[in-house]
Amino acid sequence: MTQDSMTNPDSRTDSQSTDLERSNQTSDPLVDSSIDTGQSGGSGGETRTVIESRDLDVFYDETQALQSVDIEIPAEKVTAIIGPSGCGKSTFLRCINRMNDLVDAARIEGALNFEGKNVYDDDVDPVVLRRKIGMVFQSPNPFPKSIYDNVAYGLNVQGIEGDYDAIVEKALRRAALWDEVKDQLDSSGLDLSGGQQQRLCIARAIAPDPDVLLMDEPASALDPVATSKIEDLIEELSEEYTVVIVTHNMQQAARISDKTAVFLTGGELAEFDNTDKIFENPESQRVEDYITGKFG
Ligand SMILES: Nc1ncnc2c1ncn2[C@@H]1O[C@H](COP(=O)(O)OP(=O)(O)OP(=O)(O)O)[C@@H](O)[C@H]1O
Repeated sequence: MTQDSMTNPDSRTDSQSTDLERSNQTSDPLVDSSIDTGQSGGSGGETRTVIESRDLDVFYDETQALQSVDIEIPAEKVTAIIGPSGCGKSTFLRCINRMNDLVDAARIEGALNFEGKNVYDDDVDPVVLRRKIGMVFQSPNPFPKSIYDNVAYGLNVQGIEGDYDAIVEKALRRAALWDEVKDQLDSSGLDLSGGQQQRLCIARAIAPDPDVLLMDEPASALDPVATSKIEDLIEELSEEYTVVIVTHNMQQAARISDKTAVFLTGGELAEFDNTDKIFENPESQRVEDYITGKFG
């Protein structure tokens, strides 16, 4: 179950947007620096954990969506989250950048650490957090604005200063869209194809230069050619960003991810391992049954 209309920042109301902007203006620079390590890469080729959950439980009122989830997500890799419908994949993704804050019924217990800092600590500003942890949603959702303004939007909201022309070009290049749109930056983002729109949304997410990209089924609304481009792009992006992707498509998870987390019904993390291991020789029978299509 997804709630894009409820939790997608791009579909938020003016009053929500204003709140976020106000929050940004009053954010404590100490809190800002507390989650800014100034580095997104590991050292010496070692795998560095960038996101870690400890005993994470999530409830929507009385319904438990995640149960005691312990996970360590490595930097600059692609981690796929798979599992049957309703097992809590989107819920987990939305805990990472506190998108669940926007859901009144949601209650979180346990720890969700980003760069060693619990993102649910009182002194963490969600706006600062979301600058470091960007998000791309299931349906391409450009604003009814120009291609240029779509990419520059996050910079404005976050109060980021700099050479916007250069930042927009860099983001569009990183999103593998520049060559296709460089002569029509003033055209509406809505005039692009679905696949181009999704790459535009990826450009918008990376323009503020986050460390992590969360992707909630980013290719599920696209045709096979556009999907293939997005998959290639995700692999390229993982050289620079930590990518966490929710997908229903097991072949896609197998193709593009380094690590795979399998959630099962009830919000339990059944297995988390290298993707090859999960698909070739999973530890648990339940995971094997899910992978081989016996349920799901
Ligand atoms: N805003 C909400 N209010 C109440 N219950 C919710 C809300 N969002 C999710 N849930 C419930 O939490 C559980 C996990 O939902 P979630 O969307 O995280 O699962 P999912 O694995 O991403 O599902 P799908 O693959 O179908 O998108 C489900 O039982 C769902 O009904």
